Amino acid sequence: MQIGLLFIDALEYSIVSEYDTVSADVQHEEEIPEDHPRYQDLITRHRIENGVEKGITHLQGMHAEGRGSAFDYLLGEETIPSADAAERVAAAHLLLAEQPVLSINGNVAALVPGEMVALADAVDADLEVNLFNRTPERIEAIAEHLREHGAEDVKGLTADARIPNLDHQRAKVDADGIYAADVVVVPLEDGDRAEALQEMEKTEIVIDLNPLSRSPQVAEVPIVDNIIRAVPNMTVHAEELATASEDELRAIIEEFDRERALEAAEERIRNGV
Ligand SMILES: Nc1ncnc2c1ncn2[C@@H]1O[C@H](COP(=O)(O)OP(=O)(O)OP(=O)(O)O)[C@@H](O)[C@H]1O
Ligand SMILES: CC(C)(COP(=O)(O)O)[C@@H](O)C(=O)O
Ligand code: BAL
Repeated sequence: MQIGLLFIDALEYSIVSEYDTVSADVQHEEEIPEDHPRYQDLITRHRIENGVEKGITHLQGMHAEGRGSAFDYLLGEETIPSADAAERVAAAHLLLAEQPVLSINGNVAALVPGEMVALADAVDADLEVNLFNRTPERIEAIAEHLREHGAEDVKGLTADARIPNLDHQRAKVDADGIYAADVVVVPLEDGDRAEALQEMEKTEIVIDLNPLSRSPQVAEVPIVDNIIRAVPNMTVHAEELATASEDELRAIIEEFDRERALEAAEERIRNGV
């Protein structure tokens, strides 16, 4: 009996110690040497791990991150020219929009909270938390995390409207947010909501490293790039285009060929060119 208890104590101690070690690692992202060849990928993994620890990111977010990371490796871990062009087109859409909304899930909140706030400021968009694995605790934790990064108003907590033809938690949206939006940025998620939003005739900007995923396949503007690079670059483009006329913005949108952008990303991944 005594030995059994000692064993349990030891086991508990080892679990706690291991957890502490993990926490210590996660809290010291700056300890990763900047000249490490996989620096950005290591930082990204740490942010997701940290997000899980804080109750912001779902554990399944790690799987999504792993998938993204594999595609990014094949893309050369850089913003390819077609993605840069798509990010400029996305900025033009957001500047022309009457009611643009940036959708935030647990991975997005962990990876680019301040960058999403900066993009929202640059194009006068709302931020809305929208989750596949929706719980009140995660919604609130993500909203608070965004507020800590400078967001004044975070939507998604009211959830008083539903996206038609979508049979899961991501259908829950705010009536004055995603439901009413004309342009929605949809990063890192499965294609079913992208399809449902398209049926609502919204302009969709999807950020996803896998050009074969359903969401970029249905998006008006598919951005095949790591969100860590894509969002700050969209903000740079938005700031550069802030004084452009409506005609100039429309011309940028008109020139964009979504099929070619998807093909260019696939070509880079398959053949490295
Ligand atoms: N940092 C990142 N930046 C951009 N995209 C990412 C990042 N991390 C993960 N992703 C992408 O996010 C997506 C995660 O969503 P999920 O796994 O649900 O998509 P999926 O099953 O491929 O969806 P579907 O094919 O239905 O669109 C993956 O396509 C993955 O490549
Ligand atoms: C894990 C996630 C990428 C996001 O999940 P959440 O933060 O709950 O919207 C999900 O869409 C998935 O692919 O499984
Ligand atoms: N990939 C399954 C969760 C989602 O719809 O995003």
